[in-house]
Amino acid sequence: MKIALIAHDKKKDDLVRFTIAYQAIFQEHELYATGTTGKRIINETGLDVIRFRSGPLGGDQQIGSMIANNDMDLIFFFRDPLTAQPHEPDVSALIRLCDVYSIPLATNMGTAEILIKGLERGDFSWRIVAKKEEGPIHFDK
Ligand SMILES: O=C(CO)COP(=O)(O)O
Repeated sequence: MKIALIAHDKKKDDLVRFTIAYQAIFQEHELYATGTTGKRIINETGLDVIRFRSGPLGGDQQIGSMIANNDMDLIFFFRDPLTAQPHEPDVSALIRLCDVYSIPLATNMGTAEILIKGLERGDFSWRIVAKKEEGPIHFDK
C-alpha cells in the first residue's frame, strides 16, 4: 500500500509518536510525506519515506496528484484545526480529493488508530483490486 503521512506543525509530535508506535506495520508499506513531516519521521523512526515539498510549498498538491492518479491508498493527515494555514486551499483540496476518490483519510489520532488496525487486518486490500481494475489514471483518458 502507498501511504501518505502529513501533519501540521502542532500535530507533528503526535504523528511521529504514532509512526513509532506502529513502526512494524508502517515498514511493510511504501511511505510518502510532505517535506518537514517526512524529515521528522525519517530522523526519529528510521523509516524509509519519500518526501515531497513542504505543505505550504505544494506538498499537499503533490500528494493530491497521486490520489487523482489512483496511486495513493491511505492518508494520515493530522490537521491543526486551531491554527490558520497559509495554504488552507491546498489542505481543503487534498481532503476533497480523498472524498472524490473514496481514499481512506484519518485527520486525527482517534480515526488513525482505527485505520492502522484495519490496515494490519487487511481491510484495505480492496485498494489492490481497485488499482488492478482501473489502473493508474493517465492524463490522456
Ligand atoms: O503543511 C502541511 C500540510 O498541509 C505539512 O507540511 P510539512 O510536512 O512540510 O510541514
